[in-house]
Parts: sequence; structure tokens; C-alpha cells
Amino acid sequence: MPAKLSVNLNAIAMLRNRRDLPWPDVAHFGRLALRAGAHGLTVHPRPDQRHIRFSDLPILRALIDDEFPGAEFNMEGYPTEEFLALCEANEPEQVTLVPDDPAQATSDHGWDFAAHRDFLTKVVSRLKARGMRVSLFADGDGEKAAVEAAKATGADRIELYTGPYGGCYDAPERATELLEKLGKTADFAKAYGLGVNGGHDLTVANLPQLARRIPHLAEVSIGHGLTADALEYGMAETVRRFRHACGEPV
Ligand SMILES: CC(=O)[C@@H](O)[C@H](O)COP(=O)(O)O
Ligand SMILES: NCC(=O)COP(=O)(O)O
Repeated sequence: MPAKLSVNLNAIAMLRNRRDLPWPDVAHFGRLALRAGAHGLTVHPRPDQRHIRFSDLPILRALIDDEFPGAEFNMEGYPTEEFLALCEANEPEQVTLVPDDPAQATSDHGWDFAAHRDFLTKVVSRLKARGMRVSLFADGDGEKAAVEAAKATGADRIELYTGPYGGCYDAPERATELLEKLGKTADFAKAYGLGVNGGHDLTVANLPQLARRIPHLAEVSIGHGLTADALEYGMAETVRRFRHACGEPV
């Protein structure tokens, strides 16, 4: 089964926030993406609300519930009390926990699972008790012990941090090395019964190799590269191209 595509709306929200005006309309672009066959919408509300605003969340929740039942809402972020309360209020189908510092420009590493095991175990159990699937952002460095520690938290999935792989767009040999490490991490996850998602700097150019190396890849969440392509091709055609890159016959 091809990996499902969740469209990350952060970049569109960032464009909107340049002005005190309601466009580009985040919900409208979410609707276009879902209409074009995206499986879900991803948001990463950061504490300073520089991309997605907290007020966007109920609007996106209602969009899915009212117009696209069966689609999924994925909320990503560092599990502060504020973020956990936002998750409980907006009930995403999936929460992806990311070890981001509030000052970070964007996500750039996965969890140190051994060091944060007790904390993550508590948070995972709190979210799962409310019916949310929990995924943990993970470095794809091929370390079996890290995946074992991720499993011990009770999480359902890991999300492979694909940024270093995506950054090798002009270094194919290095990309191949990193792809193998991502693949090994995904293989360990499968062996431990963890689902595997992926995200960060994925593009139509680098997705097909990732999807081939990790046939059990459940979902990819993509924002930056997808938004760049949407400026050129429009949202509907861009979603079609990314679904095709995931291996869907579209
Ligand atoms: C976890 C992850 O890789 C994405 O959520 C990424 O952080 C996108 O967020 P920004 O668009 O805010 O950079
Ligand atoms: N979880 C990764 C994500 O949502 C999108 O990251 P990017 O495509 O904006 O790098």
C-alpha cells in the first residue's frame, strides 16, 4: 500500500501571516489538497504562532469533520502543557511529538528516546487515552537501541526525520547512504511493531526512492517542497504529483 500523503499547511500560514489579511486562506488550501486526494492535513503550531495560529485549529478540524470524513488531522509539536491542551481540544487523529525548542527555526532532529523515556511514556499514554494515535519524531540513523526505546514509550509510530536526506538533493551518493540508514531504522521499527511515517524536506524528486526502500511507509507529511510546487502547478496538480511520487497510480 503506498504511503499516504498528509499536506502540511505551515508554509501557507506563514505566507498569510505576512499581512494582517486572511489570505492565502489556510482552510481553503487544505480543502483543495483534500479534494485532490490528500489523505490528511498536518499542522505544526509553534508557541509563537508564527505559522499556524491556534485559532486555525478548530477551523481545520471542522473542515475535515464536515467535508472530508475519513481524512486525518495530524498535529505536530513539542508536548508542552499548552500544546497538549490544544490537542485535547481539537482531537487530531494523530499527534506527532517533536523535540523542538521554541526558538528553533524548524525541526532539525529527532528525540533522544532513552533520555526522555519517562516523560514521553506519560505524554503518549495521556494522548492515547483520548483516542489519538501517537507518533514520535526520530532520527533515521539506523540505531536499533533508539527504536527499541521509542517502542518502550508505548507510541504507535515513529516519524523518520528526513531532513538530512532531503538536503542532499545535489549529493546523490550521500543521499544513498542516508537513505539506507533511514531504511534500516524503518526495518527495526517494523520488527518492533511500530508504524513508520516520514517527513521533512521531501519532494517529488526524493520521495520515490524513499517509498521504494521503505515499502511499509505509512504516511508522509510534506509542506515546504509541496507549497513551492503548488506556486508553480497549483495545489490540485501538486497533490497529484506527490501522490504519484508516493507510488499511487494517479
Ligand atoms: C516535524 C517536522 O519536520 C515538520 O513539522 C516541520 O517542522 C515543519 O514545520 P515548519 O513548517 O514550521 O518548519
Ligand atoms: N512532519 C514533517 C512535515 O510536516 C513537513 O515538513 P516540510 O515538508 O515542511 O519540511
